[in-house]
Amino acid sequence: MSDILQKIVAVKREEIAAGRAVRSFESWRAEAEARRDVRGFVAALRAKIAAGGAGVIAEVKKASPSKGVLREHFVPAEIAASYAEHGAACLSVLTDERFFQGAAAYLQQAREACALPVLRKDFMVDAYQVVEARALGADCILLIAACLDDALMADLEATALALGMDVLVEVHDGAELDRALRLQTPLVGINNRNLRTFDVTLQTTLDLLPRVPADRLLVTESGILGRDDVRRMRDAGVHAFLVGEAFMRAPDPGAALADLFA
Ligand SMILES: O=C(O)c1ccccc1NCC(=O)[C@H](O)[C@H](O)COP(=O)(O)O
Repeated sequence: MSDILQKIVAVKREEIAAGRAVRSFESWRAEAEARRDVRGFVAALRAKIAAGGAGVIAEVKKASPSKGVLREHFVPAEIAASYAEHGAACLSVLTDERFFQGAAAYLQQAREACALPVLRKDFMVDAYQVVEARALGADCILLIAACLDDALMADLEATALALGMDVLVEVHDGAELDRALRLQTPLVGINNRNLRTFDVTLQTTLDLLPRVPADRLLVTESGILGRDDVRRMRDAGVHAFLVGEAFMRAPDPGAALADLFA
C-alpha cells in the first residue's frame, strides 16, 4: 500500500473506532435496512451508454492530497443539481474529512438536490462504513483493491449487495485487476493515478483494458481533463468516466461536463 493510502487507512480505523463508541454497527444497519430508496448506479451508467452517450460519474470534491483545494465556492447541492441538469449519469461524493475536506452531510445534500444515484467516495475498510453509507443514502460504495485483502474485499462487497447497493471496485495494476475480477460486481474502475507518486497517465487504462472481460463495465478514473482525453478513451472502447478536478475547477461544474462530453 502506498504511504498516502496507509495514512488514510490508519485514520479511517481511528474514525471507525470513535464511531463505534457513539453508535453501534447494528443501529446503523437497522437504519440502512429500513431505507427503501436505493437508486441503481450501474443501471444509470448502462442506460446512458445504451442511449449512445458517455456514462459520466461526476465528482463532488473540494480538495485532494495531490492537488490541495480545488474549489472555494463549494455548495454540494448546487453542484449536484448542475451535474444532473447537464447529463451526468451518477455522482461521486467525497465523504472523507481529513484528506479531501469532504463530509457525510455533503453526500446527503447532493443526493437530495437531484435524482441521480450517488457513490460514497471514501476508503472502506470495515462493514461499519458500508452500513453507515447506506443509512446516509449512498447507492454505491467504492472498494479500493490496494487497501483490502481478498477476504475483506468480498465481505464488504457482500454487505453492500445485501443492502441493494452497487459496488465500484478500483484497481491500478494487473494484479489488483485479477483480484477485482473475482468479485461479483460488474463495475471495475481503473485509476489512472498512481497513489505512490501521484503521477497520472491514461495509458494505465489502455494497458489494462484488454484484460477486462466484456461483461464488466469499465470506468476510467482520474486525469480526464480535456476533450482529447475523452476521445482517446472512447476510441479505445471506454464509455464510463469518473471525473473530478476538471469539473471542480470550472465556474459551473455541470456546464464543464456538458462541454467535455459534447
Ligand atoms: O487525488 C488524490 O490526490 C488521491 C490521493 C489518494 C487517494 C485517492 C486520490 N484521489 C481519488 C481519485 O482518484 C479521484 O478523486 C477521482 O478518480 C477523480 O480524479 P480527477 O478527475 O483527476 O480529479
